[in-house]
Amino acid sequence: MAKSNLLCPRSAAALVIQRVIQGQSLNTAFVDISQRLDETQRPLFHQLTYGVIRWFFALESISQQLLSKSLKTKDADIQALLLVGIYQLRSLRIPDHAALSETVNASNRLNKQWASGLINACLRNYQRQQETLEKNLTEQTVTEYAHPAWLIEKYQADWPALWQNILTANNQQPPMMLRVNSREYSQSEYLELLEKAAISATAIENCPQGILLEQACDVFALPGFVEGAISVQDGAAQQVVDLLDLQPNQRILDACSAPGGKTCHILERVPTNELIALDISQERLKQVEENLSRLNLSANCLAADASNPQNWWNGEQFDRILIDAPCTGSGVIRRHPDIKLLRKPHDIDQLAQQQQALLDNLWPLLKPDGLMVYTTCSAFKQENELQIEAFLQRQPEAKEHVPVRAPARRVSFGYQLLPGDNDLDGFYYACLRHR
Ligand SMILES: C[S@@+](CC[C@H](N)C(=O)[O-])C[C@H]1O[C@@H](n2cnc3c(N)ncnc32)[C@H](O)[C@@H]1O
Repeated sequence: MAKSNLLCPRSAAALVIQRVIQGQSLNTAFVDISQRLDETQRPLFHQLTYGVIRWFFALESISQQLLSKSLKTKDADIQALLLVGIYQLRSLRIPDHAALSETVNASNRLNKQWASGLINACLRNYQRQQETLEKNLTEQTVTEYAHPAWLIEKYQADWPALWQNILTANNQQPPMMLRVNSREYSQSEYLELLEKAAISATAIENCPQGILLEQACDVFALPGFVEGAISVQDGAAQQVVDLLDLQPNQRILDACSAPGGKTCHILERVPTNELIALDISQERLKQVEENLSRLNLSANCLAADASNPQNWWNGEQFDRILIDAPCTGSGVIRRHPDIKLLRKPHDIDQLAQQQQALLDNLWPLLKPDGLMVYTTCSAFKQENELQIEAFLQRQPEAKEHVPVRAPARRVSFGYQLLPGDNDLDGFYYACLRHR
């Protein structure tokens, strides 16, 4: 890209934030806009975009108090840039004068020189009134915890004693966790490799292949990443493979497999097993294929709707079925803060219907005595324990199976990790045995 077309981290962040407000996913917007940025500036760009989206509901409220009248829709980029400025003054260690002047200059990169005075005045007003503005935030739960009202109400209804912990955990920066490829290294061997590379890390409790990095880093800086020594995966997701009780010579269905984190983990454990990796999205299935190839594993990858087996199933039943279902993601908001802006209340019912269809229509594909594991990265009971309770009522041949080690707190049906538990992602697990 020609140097003149390059953005600065603050103008780039404003463009990403504007797109997320308009409904695009943070990841898609981030990848797209980062092409217009010099590589050295990407860490700050990342910090600004994720930070502003994480604290959007607080920053937006502050900005409304600073602006005498709302900006026009065509100036949504300037509105976003103002949030970038306030976020730096509130939360980052950048000296105030630098944060201020760089943010003001960023309006030029957006070709809106007229806005530099406005940004300058608002940010200086923020500095002057910081104490009052911050105090105002604590008067409403939406601004204090930076979550939309409907989401807060949902957590409150499901977890009346824990919702504040959940909201606080949702606003933390997520740690980077790795899964060591057990075919290449043990957990302790890989920890030694990291130590030699001067990368601080520790083992994750109850995760035989899990490693927690003290600081996030570029995957390519990690020893053996390209050769398949490790994958990036939260410890909560790593617990799924044990629940499947894998044995040699099994036929396994991973019904919602993309991008392939659990598919690859299953095959790392028993590479000779026959595994069908299904996903409804052809595009996302490419990521499964890439991951398999990097880890030198193979599976039968199929783009299909798992809840419609007549279109893809050959009639041969499975020993193990994993349904890592599409869900609200209400357990992984710390990793995907845009969920707070993009999810809508009616999504929950729609997702619950898809989950029910997956459970009901895949159950007949399980062999007698076979095991089905149902997981989500949600913290909502409707997608989790209530979903499984209703399924067990509809399906008398299914019974809950008790795993050797409980992966999380026991709930009425299955097991629930809530955001912040052991510093892991929020996750739900249920094991169902065919009687
Ligand atoms: C939570 S993600 C799966 C993550 C994956 N198991 C992993 O560990 O990397 C859910 C996936 O389900 C897929 N999906 C949604 N509905 C589906 C359906 N009816 N059939 C198959 N895949 C579906 C989505 O495309 C998405 O990739």
